[in-house]
Amino acid sequence: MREKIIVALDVDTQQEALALTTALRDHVGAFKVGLQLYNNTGPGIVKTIADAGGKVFLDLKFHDIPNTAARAAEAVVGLGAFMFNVHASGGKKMMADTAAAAKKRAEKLGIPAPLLIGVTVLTSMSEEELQDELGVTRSLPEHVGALARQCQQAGLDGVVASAREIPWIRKACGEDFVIVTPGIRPAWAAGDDQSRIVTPKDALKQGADYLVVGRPLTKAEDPAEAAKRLLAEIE
Ligand SMILES: O=C(O)c1cc(=O)[nH]c(=O)n1[C@@H]1O[C@H](COP(=O)(O)O)[C@@H](O)[C@H]1O
Repeated sequence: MREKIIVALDVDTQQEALALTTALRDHVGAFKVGLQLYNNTGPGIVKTIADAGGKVFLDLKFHDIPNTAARAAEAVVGLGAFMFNVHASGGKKMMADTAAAAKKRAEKLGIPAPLLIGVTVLTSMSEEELQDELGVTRSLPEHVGALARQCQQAGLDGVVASAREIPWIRKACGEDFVIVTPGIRPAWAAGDDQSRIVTPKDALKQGADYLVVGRPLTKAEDPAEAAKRLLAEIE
């Protein structure tokens, strides 16, 4: 089970990130480098975490015109992450061009291509916000299912969504499609700015492939103890 846990290293410095990697690497499967850590420390942080014994999901959520996203993806491939992501709302062409560029660059480098995952609807967003602010008229789970289908048609390996939407994603994309679920909150943790939260146990019951967990572990007084507590709930 622990292989399915990805810890979000949302901290400012390499020192803090390495301290968390060292404390948690025996309890979890991978670490997520996102916009906060990446922009504070630079691309070298991926190798630094990998050298410290952590597989890296590079979460930069590309959302741009197809050419820009594809060229950025080429640069990511050599960094050594096992997974990276784009926003599904960037459109099918952006996703397809990005996937193709990443695969081509990986072939050229003679390394396996990282998994490419599409962010559907951020887990911080409610159905009300999606409909009132973004003008989406279908229900949130239907929207996630439709975006997931587009990700699959564009050649992506999976999606990021709340575990609440897994049945819609499985219906649209089948079993052989990676589902990464942030917004994970054990009953004992605060919800923070997340909206569509799910407990680790329920996310796994729904069939999530990966659980992204940040603050419930990284802000805990003893992150390793918090990880053990979370694992005890799911193993
Ligand atoms: O792509 C992501 O990883 C992501 C997508 C999403 O819809 N929601 C979401 O929370 N995330 C990321 O998952 C992590 C969740 O962190 P916590 O809320 O602290 O557990 C953060 O690093 C977010 O950037």
